Amino acid sequence: MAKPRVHQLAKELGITSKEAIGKLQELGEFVKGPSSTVEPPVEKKLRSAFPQAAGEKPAENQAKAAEPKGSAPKPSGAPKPGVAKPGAAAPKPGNAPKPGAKPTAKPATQQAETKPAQKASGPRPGNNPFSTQQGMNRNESSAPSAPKPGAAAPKPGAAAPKPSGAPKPGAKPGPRPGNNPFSSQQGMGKRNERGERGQGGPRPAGRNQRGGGPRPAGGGQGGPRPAGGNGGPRPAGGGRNQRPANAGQGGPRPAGNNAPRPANAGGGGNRPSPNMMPAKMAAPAAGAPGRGGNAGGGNGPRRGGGGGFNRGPGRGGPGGGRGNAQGAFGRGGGRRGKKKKQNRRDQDQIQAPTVGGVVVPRGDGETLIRLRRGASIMDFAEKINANPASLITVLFHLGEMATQTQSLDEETFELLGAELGYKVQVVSPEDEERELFESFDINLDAEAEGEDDDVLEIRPPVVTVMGHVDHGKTRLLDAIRNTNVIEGEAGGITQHIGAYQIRTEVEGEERALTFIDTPGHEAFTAMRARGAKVTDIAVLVVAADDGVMPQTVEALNHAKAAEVPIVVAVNKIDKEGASPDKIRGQLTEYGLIPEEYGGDTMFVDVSARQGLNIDELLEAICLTADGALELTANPNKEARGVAIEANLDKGRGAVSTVLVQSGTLHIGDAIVAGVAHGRVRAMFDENGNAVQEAGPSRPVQVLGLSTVPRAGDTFISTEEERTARQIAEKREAADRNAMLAKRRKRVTLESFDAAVAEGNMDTLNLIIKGDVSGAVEALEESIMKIDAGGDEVQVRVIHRGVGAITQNDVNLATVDNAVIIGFNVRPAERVTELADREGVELKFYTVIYRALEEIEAAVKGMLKPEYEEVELGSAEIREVFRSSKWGNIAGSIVKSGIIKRNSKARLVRDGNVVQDNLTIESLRRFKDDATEVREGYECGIGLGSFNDIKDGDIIETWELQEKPRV
Ligand SMILES: Nc1nc2c(ncn2[C@@H]2O[C@H](COP(=O)(O)OP(=O)(O)OP(=O)(O)O)[C@@H](O)[C@H]2O)c(=O)[nH]1
Repeated sequence: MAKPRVHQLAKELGITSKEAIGKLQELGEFVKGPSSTVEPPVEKKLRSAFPQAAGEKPAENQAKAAEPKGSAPKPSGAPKPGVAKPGAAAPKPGNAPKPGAKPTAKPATQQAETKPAQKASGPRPGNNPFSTQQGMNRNESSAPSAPKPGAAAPKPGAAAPKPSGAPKPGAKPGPRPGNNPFSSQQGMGKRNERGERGQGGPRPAGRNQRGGGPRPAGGGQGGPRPAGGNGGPRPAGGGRNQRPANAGQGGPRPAGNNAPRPANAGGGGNRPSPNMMPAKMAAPAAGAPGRGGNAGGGNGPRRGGGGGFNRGPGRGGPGGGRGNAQGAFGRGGGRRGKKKKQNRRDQDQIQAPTVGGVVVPRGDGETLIRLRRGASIMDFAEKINANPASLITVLFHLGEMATQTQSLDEETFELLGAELGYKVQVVSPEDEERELFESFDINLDAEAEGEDDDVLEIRPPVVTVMGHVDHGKTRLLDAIRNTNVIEGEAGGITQHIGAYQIRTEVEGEERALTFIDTPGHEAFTAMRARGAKVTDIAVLVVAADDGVMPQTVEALNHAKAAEVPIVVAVNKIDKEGASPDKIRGQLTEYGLIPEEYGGDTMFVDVSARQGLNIDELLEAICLTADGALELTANPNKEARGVAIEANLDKGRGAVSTVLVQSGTLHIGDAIVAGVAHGRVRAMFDENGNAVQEAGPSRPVQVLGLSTVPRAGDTFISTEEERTARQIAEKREAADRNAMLAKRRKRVTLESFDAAVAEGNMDTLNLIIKGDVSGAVEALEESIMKIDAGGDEVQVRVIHRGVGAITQNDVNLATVDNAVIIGFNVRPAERVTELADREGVELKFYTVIYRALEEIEAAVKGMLKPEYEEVELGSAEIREVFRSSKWGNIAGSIVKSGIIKRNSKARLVRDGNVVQDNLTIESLRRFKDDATEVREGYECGIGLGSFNDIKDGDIIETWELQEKPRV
């Protein structure tokens, strides 16, 4: 289901995006910008905050209907509290305010009063029909005394019960606490302790009285308190009572109490213990004056009786509540000494409740949690020392389903982290690698930094040959190798091992050069995609009789993107019609200016077939390396490098070619390459000769690894074989998880401005593919003219070409985080799939100005997605099941399409829409939860708090989908 975006919601609600963002921030939800998507619970929260929106009307009515008779009159001017998602309100324990909410500064104002109420009834917890069971039941049984929270909250004066009206001391704590099945632990724990310490003492009494009186909801006090001194947030009733059993016992309770209670109860319970609670979390509490007041009032008296029971409450009452308990009575109450529970409470002190009512240790909003790509809930739980099951519950309330071991994408972790007060950082493969090594006390960066000229020695350049098909790459590589063999490499039989090293004489000095024997930029970029930087210099082969072709340009762009210097080999000069000068001219257009024309690119005319000018080419490579690069490495340490290729040999096991980049590899060394590990049993060079050791830039074939590494996997040798094995095992586990993880979405035209705003990006990389070169050029030219309105943002076309979008384009986009623009072209086979998997955005246009418009808008941060409503399916209600737990469930049969959980729905009766803007909040097939049910199948549908359903009604579902642009 497409999640709504902020601007879209704002439109629906008749407000500006800015207002919506502001409101969300007030509500403790952080959104990046108008085009950010919001999760269903957040959406509800926003809707609740703007009750005037059409979609909320029915709910409002409902709220009114449910209002308890005894409740005080509503403050006239105040926003209607009940409107705040009333359905979810009173009965559900879920009413508890979200802990993550920001503290509301203004305590006594209506605004403040209202907000908490809304929060309290926030959709999230309530969303889950399954978590609320007890709470629900309870409420039902004590229905009359359970007014809507929303209604209660805003009423200041009326709400706060006077001490006199307080419940009898002996009376059991009302249903209130019980309302919140989750509240008990924390609330109770703390409160009790404090109570015993007498902290609450002095304050309460006075407070309560005051609170009960004219003050705004007594909450006045509770409300404003940020982190809630003593548990401001906590409902008086607090903890224990959460148990359903208590629910019905509210009888004796003073009316005052009752009125506001329900919401409070839940809310309070859920709230974190004051000490631990970050200010942010306290907010809701504080903000909930109405509730607080009430609770407080109620507590005052109550604790008297229930002392022990509610010890907690004393403190917990948001305003008055706190004082009462211990304050008035001077002690915590009777039920002490339950050591076990006490211990548990102690334990709970370090935790705070959260959405969904589970207890999870929380961060302070800044606490950084780093996770590897592909991490699961288990990993997250391990990092924050939480119970994975609790995290699943939280996630569920945020609208996401996951199992403990399922890998989650970055977005989901961020959502979860934001909810719990953590900043989640999903680390890149390079960071990951670094961290992995660090966990074994290996720090390659520090190692490299610590090497100065004393230990560094010149190493040979590593060269990759690239170029268009049939321009002679393979032939040239052969020619180069043969040059060397001819010069007498021990007469060995040259074999292909993925890379080879040759020696040549440059300016009277013997120099070694290493060539990667897999020509083409595909392998080059595939390795780069794994984070391997193998190539120092690229040789671009262009056939002099053919000229610059699409893959020439592609290769050139790939090399440029990797910032690798290029030497051009103009090949086939022996052929008739060869025109090396033409090639020079052509490549000038792509920024490769020959030295003889005043540029800095060396061009060498060669004939691979005839072996012409090969030495000159080798010399040019060496000179370019000398001029542009400082190629040094420390040979006197354990080897580090990259796996170039590998295969499984029947007789010899895993045979891998590795390129040593620094250090020296010896026979017998323990090494790990990707997920392969072992000891080097034997090593061979490209001529099949056994070698004892291999230094920097030396490719060797290695025997002895447990399995085959992939091309581009880094390898290191370790002191102990055990370390190598453990590193391999960790990588394997991470790989497994990463495979399962949803791929991270890379940059898109729409997300670019957000990425810029976050400081993550300042350049929009584009790859342009078009049907004719004229169009591509025109588009590129116009793109380059886009005025981004400042220096901070720029557009860079990293590759352009004619023809279909290929896998190579996607690979390049993956590495350089680019968006691919297709002009009158479509992707080649399986390319869309690859792009999807890699999160690369493909945009297609048929009109140039449209493409320009969008790119410009992206750069200027103005591109807004357009959405349309798309029908998903419809179901006919065959039977209505009334469930005390979950409200009415529509036993239905899917008539068309598909019914998806969490999708939007409308109820149609006799052809008229009875209610729009509903959500499929629960969906079941028999007894099992289902995420979707298809045509022809029966299912049970729960529409959340909306219960007005009848046999024969039709439930139509829809979702908003982004409109493709043309
Ligand atoms: N006349 C002439 N022909 C050459 C020369 N170099 C390569 N060829 C021929 O061009 C054809 C393609 O050469 P390859 O080396 O296979 O080209 P490639 O770029 O490796 O081709 P792919 O592997 O398909 O990408 C072969 O028939 C070669 O014999 C040369 O210098 N002169």
